[in-house]
Amino acid sequence: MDCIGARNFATMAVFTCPRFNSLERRRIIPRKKQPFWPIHMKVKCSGSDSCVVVKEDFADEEDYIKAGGSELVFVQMQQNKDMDLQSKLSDKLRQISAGQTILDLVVIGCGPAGLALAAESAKLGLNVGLAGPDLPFTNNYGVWEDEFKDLGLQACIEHVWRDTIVYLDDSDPILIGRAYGRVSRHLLHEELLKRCVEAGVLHLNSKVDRIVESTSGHSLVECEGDIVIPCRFVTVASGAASGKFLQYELGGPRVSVQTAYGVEVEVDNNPFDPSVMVFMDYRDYIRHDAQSLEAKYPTFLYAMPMTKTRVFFEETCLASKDAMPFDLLKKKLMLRLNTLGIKIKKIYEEEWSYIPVGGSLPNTEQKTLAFGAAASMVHPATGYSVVRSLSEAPKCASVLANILRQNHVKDMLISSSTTSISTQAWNTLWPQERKRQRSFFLFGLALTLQLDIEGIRSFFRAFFLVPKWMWQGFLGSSLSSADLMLFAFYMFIIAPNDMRKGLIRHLLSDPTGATMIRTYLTF
Ligand SMILES: CC(C)=CCC/C(C)=C/C=C/C(C)=C/C=C/C(C)=C/C=C/C=C(C)/C=C/C=C(C)/C=C/C=C(\C)CCC=C(C)C
Repeated sequence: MDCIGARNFATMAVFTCPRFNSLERRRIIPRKKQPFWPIHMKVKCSGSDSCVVVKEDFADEEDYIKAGGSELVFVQMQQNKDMDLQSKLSDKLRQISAGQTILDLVVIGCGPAGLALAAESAKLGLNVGLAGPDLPFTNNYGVWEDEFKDLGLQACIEHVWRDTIVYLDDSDPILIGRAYGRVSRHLLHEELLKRCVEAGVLHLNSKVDRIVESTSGHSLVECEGDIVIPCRFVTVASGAASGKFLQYELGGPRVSVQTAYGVEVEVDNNPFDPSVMVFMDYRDYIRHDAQSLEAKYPTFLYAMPMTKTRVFFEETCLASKDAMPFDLLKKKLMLRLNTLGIKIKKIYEEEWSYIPVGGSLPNTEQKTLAFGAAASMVHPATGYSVVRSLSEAPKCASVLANILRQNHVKDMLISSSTTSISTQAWNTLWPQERKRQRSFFLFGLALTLQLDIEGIRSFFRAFFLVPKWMWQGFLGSSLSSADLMLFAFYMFIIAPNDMRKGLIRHLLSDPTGATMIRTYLTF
């Protein structure tokens, strides 16, 4: 192998990333010649959690960049690792850099879905690279406490409410009898990073431009700055806006949008009990003044009272065909708080949330795989996704690991076999059973889109009256397609007459009804 690195440079590059206590190495890549370039380095560890990498024997880095080479910042994630693990990782990195081994999997995207999938895949022994800018998580995630506990992530919940409440109108509120938690986005980020570090995931802190296929059957992930990463398999987990890397099925339902505007504030006169989380509050707040607004965009209040005086309020539009303008959401929230007599004394933070829901599935014939929101894993009828991505990561990783092991003719994959690898992976991610469930959720989404505020109230009254395991399963995407049919019949039986008529009309006239029936009949 042509060892350009050894003959050219004498430079030393030491970068430590304080946030992850990780280590960054600079490398120069001659793009045309060899994406993974041999690196000559010494690793000096001055304790279990800090390391220094020194590149030696190199001549002129600047000249090399001018001559068409570029700069790669490769992060070997590292947090309080023991020396043994450290040296194993360094060996692995050295082999990859020397072109003696190729990455099995590159995951694009450093959000919860990407980090979880990368960590789980590396745990199973795959050589995993994670590509994408590493940014802090920005969303405030809310979760059912039991679901997050089951994922072993209870320590990332910063606040738990022993119960959850739904207000539909001024009559009796519905106490749900399920604890709800607010996830600390910082703790979740740290925990997922830790899992990546312990599993030996390598991180490339660079924006990905495109994915191309090499003639040898490998995928080439082209990143900003002329960096190219060859790998056996690529999975895109960079959120709903991953369209440039993926193709989606044509002719699917239109994407709708869930929008929300939230503020965490210090207040006077908070009427909400700090031990109960307000999941949905659809009560009237401006009475007759804004009928037209309510008719066009029914919204609800989602409130997390942290203490008697500190509360996170979020005005949420569950779904609309066109995104509800944020200034309108903000205006509605302020009017609502005003009507409730709540006085804001201080604003800690504001949040604008825009979540595409529904839409088409990715085209499962494509070679590149997707995960998380990029793979349409957002629940179409609720907008929730983080628990599903985190809970499906181990399964998806184990499928990838099995498939790659079975097809393991390392570095000699031919295009056809890689295509069949991705077909197998796609079939696991979106088997017909999952497609049936999704068709039901899309039918439900289309149904809620056309309800006015009164329709929404009686719809959710019926929804929370079905047996607990059913509505919990519906929200957590854990009901089978047969269970979903049972749930539909249950709702039908509970529903008042006018809602029953509406359900049947929707089933017979809305295109999502026909699609659902067709999908249910496909085996
Ligand atoms: C930041 C972030 C991440 C976020 C923020 C935002 C927020 C705050 C959000 C929130 C959300 C929420 C709360 C949500 C919730 C949701 C829900 C609850 C939902 C639900 C839904 C439901 C549904 C859709 C249902 C459906 C049902 C159906 C479809 C039924 C049907 C039935 C039928 C058809 C009948 C049949 C019968 C015969 C034929 C006889």
